[in-house]
Amino acid sequence: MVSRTIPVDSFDLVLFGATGDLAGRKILPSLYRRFLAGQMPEDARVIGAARSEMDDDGFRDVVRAAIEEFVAKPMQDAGTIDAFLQQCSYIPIDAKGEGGWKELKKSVRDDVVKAFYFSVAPSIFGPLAQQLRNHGIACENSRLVVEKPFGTDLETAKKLNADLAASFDETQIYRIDHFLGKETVQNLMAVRFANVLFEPLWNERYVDHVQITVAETMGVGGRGSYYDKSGAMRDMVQNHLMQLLCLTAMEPPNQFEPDRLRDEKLKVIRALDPVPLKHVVRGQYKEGEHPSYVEDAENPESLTESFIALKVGISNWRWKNTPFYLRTGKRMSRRLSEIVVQFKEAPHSIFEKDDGSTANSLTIRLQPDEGIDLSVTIKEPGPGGMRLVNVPLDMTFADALGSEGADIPDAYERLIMDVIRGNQTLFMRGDEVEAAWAWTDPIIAAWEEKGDRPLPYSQGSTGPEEAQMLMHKDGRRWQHLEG
Ligand SMILES: NC(=O)C1=CN([C@@H]2O[C@H](COP(=O)(O)OP(=O)(O)OC[C@H]3O[C@@H](n4cnc5c(N)ncnc54)[C@H](OP(=O)(O)O)[C@@H]3O)[C@@H](O)[C@H]2O)C=CC1
Ligand SMILES: O=C1O[C@H](COP(=O)(O)O)[C@@H](O)[C@H](O)[C@H]1O
Repeated sequence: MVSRTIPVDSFDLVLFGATGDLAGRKILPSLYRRFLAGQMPEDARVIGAARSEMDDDGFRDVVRAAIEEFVAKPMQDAGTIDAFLQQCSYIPIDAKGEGGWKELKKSVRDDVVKAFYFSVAPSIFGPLAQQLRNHGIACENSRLVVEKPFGTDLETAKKLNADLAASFDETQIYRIDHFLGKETVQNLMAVRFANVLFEPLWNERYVDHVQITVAETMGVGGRGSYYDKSGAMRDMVQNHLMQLLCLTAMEPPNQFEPDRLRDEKLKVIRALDPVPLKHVVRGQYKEGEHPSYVEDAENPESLTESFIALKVGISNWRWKNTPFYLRTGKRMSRRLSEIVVQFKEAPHSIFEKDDGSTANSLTIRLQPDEGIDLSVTIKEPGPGGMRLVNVPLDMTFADALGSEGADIPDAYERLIMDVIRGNQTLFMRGDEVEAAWAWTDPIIAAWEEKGDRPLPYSQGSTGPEEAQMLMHKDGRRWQHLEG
């Protein structure tokens, strides 16, 4: 069940796009779960907004349906749901129209935290921000939450930043990357910076390479029209995998403070080497148990990748000779998100060569089974001589921390509460997003110029064989997904 938590300050959260898919699947259920956990004050309010005409009760039906579908059954307490719904209301508003703004201005209070969540298409971020400013609804202590994708390239990201900057200060803007809200991602920082054990080894002298895998079993069916214009590079690498890479590679900030942390991430992104096409493998899932990618995307000519693997270099003192291998894909063999820091072999072995490997690795598992796993080399028990084996020192949070470790809030729960608390640490800054696009754009431009076709791969596999070759050529291999 949900552990009790100290309530945040009272707030009015205006959710634009309240009738949409993301609001129903993630945002409203997360707010309910925080309410259940006692973190949402009794006078806090959720004000839904979208073009659809409905009254408060109509919206409460929408919220109830979302809770019933997307919140685990044991958390669905009838009395608690009713109490939560009493804190929800609705105003029909078209971002580009005039109706509804006066009602909204009357509804939001000036003496509590005001947060405006844009769970809408990015093309209406600018108009919405302007309306809030023009109608005097947003003020200096208001916060603005924007969803991904934050642009589709550097130019569009700059335009979005400029549109928002015309009405809001950077300190008011919370750009969501929900991977940053995942428990293990924050634990990565704790492991690195709260233990003396790892940091001295966390560099090219001791780390052979880093591999980051985000594999999903689902396809793009249902989101095909969005995804086909995006592909794995824009949908996952430019944002989520980039953030994982940054947190793994960055220098220790001198304080755990939003801008100190984001400054360090930005330095990493700016130090990323351009990636030649020979270090990129793109794939597209074939027909199999489910429809093929081109069927899901409803585009028989599609050249969009549903899988990508890249070898990435970082030009700084810490990582000069340590490659980072990234891969992500849909319809893979299993759902697995992890970072593996693969250390080098001991510099000199006193054991026979065929006694086994002595290289340690640290695996940071985001999902499933959130936890951290350090593989260490020991002697195989028994009288058979000095045979070495790698064994895991497994810190699965659910095992190590009992119910506290098993009761991990969804990333959106944490991130929304951080918005209310005014903590930008786990949100991307505008310059960070632009730097990420500045690195991504030339890679995409290179394959588009060449007319590169993604390689077909079987559903339920680990992606195209060439992704294995990317590692094998360097005498390395991907871990864990391969079984
Ligand atoms: N769905 C997902 O899994 C994810 C979505 N995102 C992002 O979140 C955002 C929302 O996505 P999603 O919920 O899937 O989209 P949907 O298309 O399901 O919902 C869009 C919402 O915006 C409202 N809307 C559309 N036009 C206007 C307008 N002119 N004025 C006011 N409201 C409007 C719609 O309601 P109405 O038609 O009644 O106006 C609806 O509530 C997008 O930026 C998306 O990229 C990010 C990560 C994952
Ligand atoms: O942002 C996105 O993330 C999801 C994966 O998120 P997860 O929390 O379920 O791991 C991905 O499926 C989607 O394509 C992408 O837009």
